[in-house]
Amino acid sequence: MPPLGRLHLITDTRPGRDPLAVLRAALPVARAELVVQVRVEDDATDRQAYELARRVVALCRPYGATCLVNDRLHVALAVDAAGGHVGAEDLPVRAARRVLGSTAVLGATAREPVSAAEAVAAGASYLGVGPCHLTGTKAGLPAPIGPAGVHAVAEAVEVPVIAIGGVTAASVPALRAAGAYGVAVVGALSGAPDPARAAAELLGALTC
Ligand SMILES: Cc1ncc(COP(=O)(O)OP(=O)(O)O)c(N)n1
Ligand SMILES: Cc1ncsc1CCOP(=O)(O)O
Ligand SMILES: [Mg+2]
Repeated sequence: MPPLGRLHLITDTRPGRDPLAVLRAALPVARAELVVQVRVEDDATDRQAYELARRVVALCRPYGATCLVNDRLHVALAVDAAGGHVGAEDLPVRAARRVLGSTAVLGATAREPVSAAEAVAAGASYLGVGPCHLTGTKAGLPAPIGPAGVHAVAEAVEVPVIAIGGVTAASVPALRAAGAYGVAVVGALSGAPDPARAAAELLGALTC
């Protein structure tokens, strides 16, 4: 299996956003370093999630980019995505691994070392760790853990740690120094006036 990409773009399907336009801008810049996580609003139908994921898989393929599906693992299987991402309200990691199979990419959300190690023991191949910083993108999140929280998790596991929550190119150096392998973003790309340029800045900070 190729190494996990370092720049994770989570689709923004809020009203007025155009996740496929953002993806088309980021793909030629980040190529195989791009992991696209298809994440739809909770009230989206499975059919809507499937149609978006199907398009994302097709767009990613020529660039060697990776497509994952958030929460809805049956959609991941249906579109032949590389894997999925689960958190506390989704299938348990061990069950998700059974659904996706032994070779799939499987991400799990973690905030602290104990649950992080449990998720890895249960079959997670990477961890999404955060929220690192304040974000307006998702409501109801606990307090940010900052680079120190990322460091605590990164010390406890041997899988890639992907920092999430309020991440910008400016915050990447501190997160990398804390042990993050990569970052996952919504707003830093979806809300950027020039998503291609924003992708280049994030990638530059991740790979320098
Ligand atoms: C890379 C990454 N990390 C964390 C999350 C959050 O997942 P979860 O806690 O299940 O919350 P939702 O995204 O499902 O609302 C993520 N999606 N990706
Ligand atoms: C889905 C999710 N889980 C924790 S923070 C977050 C949203 C991250 O969005 P942004 O990069 O805009 O802060
Ligand atoms: Mg989830």
